[in-house]
Amino acid sequence: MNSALNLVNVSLEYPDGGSTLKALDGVDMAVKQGEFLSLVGPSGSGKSSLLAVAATLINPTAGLVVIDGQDVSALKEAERTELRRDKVGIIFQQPNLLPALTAVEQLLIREHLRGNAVKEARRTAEDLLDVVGLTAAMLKRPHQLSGGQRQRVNIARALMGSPTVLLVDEPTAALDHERSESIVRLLRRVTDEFRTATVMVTHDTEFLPLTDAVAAMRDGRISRASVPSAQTS
Ligand SMILES: Nc1ncnc2c1ncn2[C@@H]1O[C@H](COP(=O)(O)OP(=O)(O)OP(=O)(O)O)[C@@H](O)[C@H]1O
Repeated sequence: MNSALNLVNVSLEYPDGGSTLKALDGVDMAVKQGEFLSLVGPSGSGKSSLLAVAATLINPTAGLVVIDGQDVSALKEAERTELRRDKVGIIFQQPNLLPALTAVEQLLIREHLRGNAVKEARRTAEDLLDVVGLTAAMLKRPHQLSGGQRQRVNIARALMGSPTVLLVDEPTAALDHERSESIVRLLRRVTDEFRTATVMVTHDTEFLPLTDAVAAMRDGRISRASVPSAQTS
């Protein structure tokens, strides 16, 4: 297993009245460093469940989740939290930025909470905001940023811990076409630059050619499909 993220025969069941609902049904998925995988499928097919399991936020009912060679199921709760913090970057649809903080401060919350020295981290944060094209907006607060800029802060924040795995849930859902495309192009670039294993849930099929591979979900099962046309990064 030389993939950064490996799901092996993963199933996830939710209680559903007297019976159970199988949100994931024997899912196998492997994503290498520097690979950008898009995950598509109809509503209710299991995409968010898969991201939550890959993010170690939910334990699968069966199967293995392996991140950077570590079998997550073998870890205690505290170790799993640590692994998530060190190896997994999560980008949700809504940036969830704190209204009172500037862009650069959004990236430093964790350091503040952990009582770490912020000076070094601040340099990293500024570099990352530069990578996502927000050099001029570092001291702005969320209400002074556009939706696309807020999503860029969200992406930079997810990269703060140098994650191995980057999990992205519909990053363009709240954006217009032009901004959506630039966000997916940015995710392509950071995947290349930071060598993350990136999984992006998306409904925007037109951006699939910017990714390396497409996985399609249906009724909790997954299949790899080919990318619609040549890669254009
Ligand atoms: N916490 C939960 N408890 C019970 N059932 C759940 C829970 N979360 C999801 N489900 C069910 O699991 C199945 C998969 O849901 P999931 O949210 O993973 O799908 P999805 O593909 O992400 O859908 P969407 O595109 O609408 O976000 C659905 O049938 C859903 O109703």
